[in-house]
Amino acid sequence: MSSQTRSGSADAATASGSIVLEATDVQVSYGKVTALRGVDLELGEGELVSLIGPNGAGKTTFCDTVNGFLPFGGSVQYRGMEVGSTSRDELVDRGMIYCTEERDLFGFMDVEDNLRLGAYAIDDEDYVDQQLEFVYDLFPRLEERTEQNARSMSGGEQQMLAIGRALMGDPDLLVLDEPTIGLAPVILEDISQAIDPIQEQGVSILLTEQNVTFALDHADRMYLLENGEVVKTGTPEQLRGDDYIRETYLGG
Ligand SMILES: Nc1ncnc2c1ncn2[C@@H]1O[C@H](COP(=O)(O)OP(=O)(O)OP(=O)(O)O)[C@@H](O)[C@H]1O
Repeated sequence: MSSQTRSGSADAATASGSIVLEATDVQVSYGKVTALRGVDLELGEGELVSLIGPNGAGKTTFCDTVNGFLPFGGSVQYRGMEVGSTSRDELVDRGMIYCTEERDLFGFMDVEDNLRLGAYAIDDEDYVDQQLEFVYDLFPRLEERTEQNARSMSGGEQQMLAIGRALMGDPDLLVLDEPTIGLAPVILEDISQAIDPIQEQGVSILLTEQNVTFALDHADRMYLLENGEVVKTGTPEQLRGDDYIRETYLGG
C-alpha cells in the first residue's frame, strides 16, 4: 500500500528503495537520567527490525524519539529527512505511523469510528474502504464489534484496534511499541498472524518487544538494548545461537 495516497517523494532514499530509517549516535536524557546512549540503528525497505530489551531499557524512548516527540542528540533520518527538523505532521504525512504502548484509543467512540479516525488525513475514500476491509480481514474480532465502544473491549481487542487504526493511516513505516505486552497467548497468536500480511503490503516495521520469542519469530534483524545502549545486533538466527541471549532472555 503506502505511497498510493501520499504525495510522491522525490528523495534519493525513496527512489533507491534502500534505507527507511537511520539512527546514528542517538542520545536522549530526561534531566539527570540518560535513557539512550549512542544508539545506532538502521531499517531497510520492507524490513521488520525489532528492538528488544527489558523494562526501562529505553525502547519507548527510542520510538518517541524517531517519531519526533523528544529532543535528542545525534541524528535520526526517516526517508532522508532529519527527524529533529521535521514536523510531526510531515512525518505522519510521509507515512511514519506510531502505535504507542498506551494504544491512545478514543474510548467512547466505537470500533469503526476509531479506525476511520486513523485515516483522517487521507482523502481517497476508495483507499479508506479497501484498507478497512484489510483490517477487518486481519482482525475478524474487530469486524464482529464495529459498533462497540473501544473502552469496553478487552485488552487484546484494544491492541488489535490500535494496530488497525495505525494501518488506516497508510503507513510506510509502522512503529509498534510493545504490542504484545500483557496479552494472553491466544490473543498473542492473533497479533502474530497479522504481522506477515502487514509486511506483505510493503510496510516496513520497527517493533519493540520484551517478548524476545515473539521478536525472534518475526524480525528480519534485531537489536538488543540494555540501559540505553545497543549491546547486540544480528539476525534472529544469530541471536538464537548467542549464549548471552539464550541464558538471559530465553531461559537457558
Ligand atoms: N518522561 C520521563 N521522565 C523521566 N524519565 C523517564 C521518562 N520516560 C522514561 N524515563 C526513563 O528512561 C528510561 C527508559 O525508559 P523507557 O520507557 O524508554 O524504557 P522501555 O524499554 O520502553 O521500558 P518498558 O518496557 O518498561 O516500557 C527509564 O529509566 C525510565 O524511567
